[in-house]
Amino acid sequence: MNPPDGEAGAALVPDADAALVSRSCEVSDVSFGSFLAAGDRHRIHWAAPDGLEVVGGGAAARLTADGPDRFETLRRDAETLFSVVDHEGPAATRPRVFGGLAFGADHDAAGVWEGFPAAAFTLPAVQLTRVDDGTYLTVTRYGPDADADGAEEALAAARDRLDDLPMMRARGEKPGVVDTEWLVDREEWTAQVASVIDRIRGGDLRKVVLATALRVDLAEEIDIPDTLGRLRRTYPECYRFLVQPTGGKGFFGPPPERLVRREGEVVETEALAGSMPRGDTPEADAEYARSLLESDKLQHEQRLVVDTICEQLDAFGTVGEGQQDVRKLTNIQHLQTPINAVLDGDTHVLTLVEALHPTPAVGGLPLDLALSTIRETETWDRGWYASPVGWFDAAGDGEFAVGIRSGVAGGREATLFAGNGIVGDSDPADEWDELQPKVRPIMDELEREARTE
Ligand SMILES: C=C(O[C@@H]1C=C(C(=O)O)C=C[C@H]1O)C(=O)O
Repeated sequence: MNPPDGEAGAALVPDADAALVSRSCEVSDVSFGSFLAAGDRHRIHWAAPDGLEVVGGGAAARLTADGPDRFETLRRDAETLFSVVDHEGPAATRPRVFGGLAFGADHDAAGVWEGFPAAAFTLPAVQLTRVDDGTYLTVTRYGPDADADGAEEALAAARDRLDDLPMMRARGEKPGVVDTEWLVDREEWTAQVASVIDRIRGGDLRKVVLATALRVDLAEEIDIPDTLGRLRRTYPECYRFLVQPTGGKGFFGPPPERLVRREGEVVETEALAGSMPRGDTPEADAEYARSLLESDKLQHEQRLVVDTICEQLDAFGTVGEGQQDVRKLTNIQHLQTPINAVLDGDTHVLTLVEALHPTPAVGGLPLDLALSTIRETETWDRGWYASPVGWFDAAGDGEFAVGIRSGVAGGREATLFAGNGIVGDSDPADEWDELQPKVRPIMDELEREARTE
């Protein structure tokens, strides 16, 4: 499905002499899974609970950055990329770049994260967009020679290729799990949690989110588009994303948590922290929800996140805190508080991401001390786990989820991630139990047999 990268005259990196030309047409509803499965490089998938769904293949252009200035580099290169835009099509198909960043700026693109820079966004060469009023095919050309004729020809060719794709993609079998291994197992992780609790009780540290990873050996190769298709059914209330820069591993998952969304002057975010299982009966479920709301420890965790997000947004406009509620997902429930802001000025969504990431829901407080504790304690590489994933456009609007409930997978290997907020009155054994549901969304799509425990 994908045209080769860097087709005649195309510039993959932003270039002051280049133009961005994109053309869209409406298509009858096609299988997004088939489209993704036919691509081999720069595959992206983005689905937001409010209905926007995009799949992309190939890169018309890419923005990458690393080091402490990665946000600055991205904003500068985005300005170059979007300086000349010739787009014809509905607003939903306007040029957007999709991707994200590693958790930390000192990211090492090695091991399972090979091919994942510290920040990478792709302007898809070919894209399908599904919104309430229809499904659209978009082709984008970027480079000194990009022009309307070329884009229109490419659109016609992409439309022909789309006709050859199966309308429905038969659901494959789950790949099956041969073996699993926690990179930091129960004993070691609870010891890490105990030492973090000691640090919190003894000093200035207030909260640290400690994570671990589950390495999974699969019986068959994973089919990520198929897995995402299943997650659409099991976690319809969540985002779904895939970032797959090369033909190698893909980072994907169904995160429930919005980092930030900016549309014009309106900013929406949330604090999501504090977890309880779902109950087997409505009564048991309501009991868990009540204990979420009434737990001093979980309310403390939640309050730290709310206050920090509000303080951080305060610099950009007028901030409002919504009513706290319980967010029920298929296998877990969380305390959630919506937070919104009206911007004073034209603040790019990347600037908001830079200010908010990592929130105390995935980092901790105070941030510097929490990050150094994470670095000293976690013996494995977070890579892109718990990082911002999403999109932004020429206007600086965009939406980002927090890359949790996620995994990085390819071939017969997957690594899934899960973390928990630790505060002074956390209990290490309880925290380990609370961690388990966080790998289940993806794990349930890998295992063939229903669990017996
Ligand atoms: C860190 C994760 O989740 C975060 C931590 C939570 C908690 O500590 O209760 C709840 C929701 C998320 O903000 C994860 O899923 O890996």
